[in-house]
Amino acid sequence: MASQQQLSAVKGAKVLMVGAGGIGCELLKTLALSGFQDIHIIDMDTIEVSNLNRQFLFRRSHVGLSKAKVARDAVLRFRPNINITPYHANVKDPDFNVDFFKKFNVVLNGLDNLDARRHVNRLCLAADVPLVESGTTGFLGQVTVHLKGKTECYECQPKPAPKTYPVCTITSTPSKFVHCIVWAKDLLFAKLFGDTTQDNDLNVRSSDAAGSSENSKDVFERRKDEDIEDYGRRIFDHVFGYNIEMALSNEDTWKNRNRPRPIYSKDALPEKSIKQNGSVEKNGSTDDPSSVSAMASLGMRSPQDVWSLMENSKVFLEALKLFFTTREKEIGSLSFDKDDQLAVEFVTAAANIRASSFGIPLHSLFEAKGIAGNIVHAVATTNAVIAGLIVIEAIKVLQNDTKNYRMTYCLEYPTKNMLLMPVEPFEPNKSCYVCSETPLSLEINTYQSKLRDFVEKIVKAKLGMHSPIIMHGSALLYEVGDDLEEDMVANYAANLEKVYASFSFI
Ligand SMILES: Nc1ncnc2c1ncn2[C@@H]1O[C@H](COP(=O)(O)OP(=O)(O)OP(=O)(O)O)[C@@H](O)[C@H]1O
Ligand SMILES: [Zn+2]
Repeated sequence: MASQQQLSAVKGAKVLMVGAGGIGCELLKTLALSGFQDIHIIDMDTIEVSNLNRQFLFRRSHVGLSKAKVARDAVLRFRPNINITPYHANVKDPDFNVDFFKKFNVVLNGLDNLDARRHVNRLCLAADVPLVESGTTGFLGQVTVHLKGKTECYECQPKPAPKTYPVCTITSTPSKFVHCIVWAKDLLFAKLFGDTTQDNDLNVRSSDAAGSSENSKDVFERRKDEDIEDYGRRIFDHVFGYNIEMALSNEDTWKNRNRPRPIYSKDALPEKSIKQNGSVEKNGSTDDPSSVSAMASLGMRSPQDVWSLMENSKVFLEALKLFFTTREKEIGSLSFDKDDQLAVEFVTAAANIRASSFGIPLHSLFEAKGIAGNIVHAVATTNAVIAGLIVIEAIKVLQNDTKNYRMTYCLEYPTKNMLLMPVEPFEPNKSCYVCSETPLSLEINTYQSKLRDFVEKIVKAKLGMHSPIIMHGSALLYEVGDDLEEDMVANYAANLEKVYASFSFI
């Protein structure tokens, strides 16, 4: 039972929820049922079919609509007298600035990515508004409370970086299926269908191969009037045949490893089989490009089947062809999306052909999709438990009950008969570069590093700062903003290209 004091704290509170997905839906319901009356929700997404199994405020008829708005309408149906303000927008939009955050008594996160969480953490610190942060992965979950100066901020402890692999493991010496998936998704898929101006480790090999017979044009580019079948086979032979031969020529690499086997399309597939059996035309007339599927046009049904090398090769060529024939407009701007069937088919097939080359066991499309999308299946119950814990902490925050703040971990197996483990929050980390004023030191080669490297790789990528101002003493070297004078913009652009040593003050 809530005390009078708690009820009045809840009633008078203005809260901001960021994210109206798995946790967010549960949270909005629990807030409304706990007596909260002024709730603002930011979510940038629209509802997808795959959300419906757990984001229970949404129905099939809502697919394509704003999550924030539909969530609001759904809750108003059973709590018509409360105020819910939805924003269908990215929390990183400049409209949600420090002044915006200052309006709230507490901010509650139901996000699914580090970048947005870091952003909200920083705004809460700047606005001095308490933050209740949360996350779930399958059966695991946690809720933490962040109050400037009192408890650690979201960034006080370095977060384990998402698993990455050494580049050479991916480009030359894969030993696990996941290495082949990363290669297929981040290198090959990106190279063929993504932004080709981006540097990509496949470049290295593409230029030396092109050198011999062609002018130095990118091997991966489809030539003018090149038949799509020929193009597909050329790419196949290049990445699974030629590139492997090149790798084999470096004997040292293979001293203590199994040598991979080059695979050429003529070995994996009967010559021109696809053309002869004519199966490829079936997909041609579809109106909805997103429903195009290589499996469908090849008559393959089960995503659970592990395909043979020949089947993978067929799917590879068919998927590549379908991208060019039905989704040509997207080529050059695609990025891998686990919900894009054709992309998953292509990546599965490419990863399997590469796995076959390296003697790694092949996997089904279903398994490959899980690995490629980094999917841990969401558990609705965990989200509901976490949402309840967020509200409990929010109420403590509103009552200024600092002593009783807890970080709570939801465990997969009971420990000391408990599934929920409460821990007292930690003090702020004195050397946190986000919430304390500790200087950081960085050593760079001032003759090689450009200001651009520092801004892009360190300040933006590593420290996650979006609009930095870079000064040296009182000299302003770089800043970002909409209201800068033209000559300043030109000046900063020029500075970015300079190496440190060439700045006159050094
Ligand atoms: N920068 C952001 N601004 C606003 N909303 C965001 C931002 N980043 C993530 N979100 C929202 O946070 C929510 C997270 O919800 P959830 O973890 O359930 O993910 P999902 O995208 O709904 O589902 P899944 O990724 O599991 O398919 C999403 O609705 C997403 O739109
Ligand atoms: Zn901190």
